Amino acid sequence: MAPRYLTPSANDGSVKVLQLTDCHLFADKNKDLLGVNTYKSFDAVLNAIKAQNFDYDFIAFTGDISQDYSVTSYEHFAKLISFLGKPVFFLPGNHDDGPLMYRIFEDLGVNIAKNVITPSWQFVFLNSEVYAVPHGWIERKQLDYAAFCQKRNPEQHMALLVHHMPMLVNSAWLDTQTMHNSDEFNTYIRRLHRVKAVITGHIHQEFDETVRDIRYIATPSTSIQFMPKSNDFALDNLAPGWRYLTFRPDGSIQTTVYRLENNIFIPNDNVDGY
Ligand SMILES: Nc1ncnc2c1ncn2[C@@H]1O[C@@H]2COP(=O)(O)O[C@H]2[C@H]1O
Repeated sequence: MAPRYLTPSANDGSVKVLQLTDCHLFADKNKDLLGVNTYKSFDAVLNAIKAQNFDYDFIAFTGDISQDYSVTSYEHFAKLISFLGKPVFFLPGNHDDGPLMYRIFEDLGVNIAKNVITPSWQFVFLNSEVYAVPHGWIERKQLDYAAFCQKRNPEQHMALLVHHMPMLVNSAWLDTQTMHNSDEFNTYIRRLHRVKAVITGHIHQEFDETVRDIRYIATPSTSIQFMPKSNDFALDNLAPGWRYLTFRPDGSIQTTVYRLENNIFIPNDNVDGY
């Protein structure tokens, strides 16, 4: 798949990215996930982002676009996100049908390139999906693809984007469904030397930790939120959110999470999963 070369708009060469994740759309716009209408919450997030009027070069969507694997859910996604008028790149999550997405998204205006290259940074979109199970696994060929991208453009800092967090987040139930071969992932990417960040979805909460000079970042879902550090499945009443990241030419990253104000997307009480 051809890479996508992109010239950032900032004068200082910084690359600005909007990260969105885990919108869990259904074919039926009226359906909800544990009490939250995911179509409406995603639409509300997109409207709030538009109202902020911040500058960014592209949108990175880190998986779980669909909750029902349907073509219609992907059509809803493409239509809704086109409202922002920016290039969109994605990777599949555990609730997605990866092959279907790569087949239909280009015609729907969503980029299927897995490598976005700018003069100072490059972004590699990796697939950790194991079809229809919650945990992740990174195939060796995905890692080799990251190495190939680095070889093709060895000067750029690298950010890897992948659905599953390759580290534990101190939440027993979620920690059973991380990337199951995260040791292999982390060992491999450390050897690449250029990787500065791993950006994920899946954990439906804000997360930002640095281990051995690599920053591991996750972002709230645009739908339901998981309670941080909970041993058992538990939802949080925090609002749907999104994240802006600025990747500076010196290799540093500045980032901020935002959430909807006056949240009306409150999940049901006492649910024990989905
Ligand atoms: N009670 C539960 N215990 C363990 N896993 C769950 C539970 N409820 C849902 N899940 C799965 O855990 C996943 C976490 O994030 P996802 O949005 O990928 O989708 C969720 C479900 O597939």
